[in-house]
Amino acid sequence: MAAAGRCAGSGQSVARSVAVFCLSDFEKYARTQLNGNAWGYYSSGADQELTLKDNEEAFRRYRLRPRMLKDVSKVDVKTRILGQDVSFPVCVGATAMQRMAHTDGEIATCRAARKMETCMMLSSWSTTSLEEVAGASGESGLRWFQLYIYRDRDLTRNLVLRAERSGYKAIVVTVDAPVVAKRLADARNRFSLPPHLHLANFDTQLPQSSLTSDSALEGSSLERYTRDLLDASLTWEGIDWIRGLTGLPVLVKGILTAEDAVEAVRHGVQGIIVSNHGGRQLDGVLATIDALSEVVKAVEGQVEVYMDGGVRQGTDVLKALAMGARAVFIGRPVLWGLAYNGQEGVERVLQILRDEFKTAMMLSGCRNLAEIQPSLVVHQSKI
Ligand SMILES: Cc1cc2nc3c(=O)[nH]c(=O)nc-3n(C[C@H](O)[C@H](O)[C@H](O)COP(=O)(O)O)c2cc1C
Ligand SMILES: CCCCCCC(=O)C(=O)O
Repeated sequence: MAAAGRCAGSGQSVARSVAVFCLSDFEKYARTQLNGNAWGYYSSGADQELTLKDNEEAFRRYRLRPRMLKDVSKVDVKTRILGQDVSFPVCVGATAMQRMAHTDGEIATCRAARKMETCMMLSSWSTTSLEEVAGASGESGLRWFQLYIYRDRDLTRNLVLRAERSGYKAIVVTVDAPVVAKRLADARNRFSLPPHLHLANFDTQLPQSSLTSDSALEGSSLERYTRDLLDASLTWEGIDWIRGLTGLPVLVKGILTAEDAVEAVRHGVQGIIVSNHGGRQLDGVLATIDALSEVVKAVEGQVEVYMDGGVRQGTDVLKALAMGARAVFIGRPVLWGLAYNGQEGVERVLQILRDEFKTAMMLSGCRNLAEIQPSLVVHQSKI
């Protein structure tokens, strides 16, 4: 497949023949297309980016223990998440401001997710309104809504009710971001959303970057906006409050410890997403694949556990499922797919992961997801 799309991050139309075979090919291509503001925002992590790097590296520290001669002529990669069918266990994670990657942004992503019969989690900070995304993905498109809890509880309630009315099937509350971490690329770029785009679910907008001499000290527009509007005083009471507002399942995203997993179950969530926000919040936390086992063990099967962070190939998906994840979510690769070629680019990213995952299952002797067991992986420290 060749790239041919209009890339909003650069403002240029591109029509190029660049072949892509794996997810890092998309990343390399996206880097050539996006401007510094968008590339910096999408690709970077917090502080020294220790966790950002470790999310990918940690997968390599787990090795596979495949079984042979299992008749893998028929392999089924389908699964169900919160009772809904998906055609393979890779879903689209919440990433803000997708129209910087491609003019079609979240519309392209939701159509790709629908075509590939998987779930899309829409960010609260989408550059297309949650209603427009619902309209574009239609009834058959499985969508979850990611929620940031604002100080303004009326505004937050309204978002939840809008998502419910628009056919989203779950509310995912992000709990690892009481404040935005220090993101050097955004500070250096004085990150701001290009003026032709806006946070489409809200009236209040990110401030435009100011070119005064003290703006670098203030950091990016993201820091200023979140400091003023998000609720840093949030506790588990906030989760109880959200559960009281909606009949939809409520999940928490950003859990990394057994202690918090137990709290989450106690507060009645229906799912947990083991996540460190793609290394964009507290730098130095565990890679998510390293945190997964303790969370899975702590919840004792009471709720579904998902993970995201650093998933870049089919064997990563296999390892995460072997360690107890119900499915995985991908963040940045979707943005690279958008920059490559809008909807088709995102579809291709998902197809590549699905095909790599299926091949990895066959080579491991697994015919369906139930056959992917913990004994399939071993940590290199135990070899
Ligand atoms: C550019 C970008 C924007 C993001 N925006 C959100 C967001 O709005 N809400 C949220 O809960 N997580 C957000 N995340 C975190 C992702 O949902 C996810 O946890 C992370 O990207 C997974 O790691 P990966 O990029 O290595 O796949 C964002 C991540 C990126 C890279
Ligand atoms: C308090 C964190 C707000 C960041 C919003 C978008 C996002 O999640 C990200 O950039 O990462």
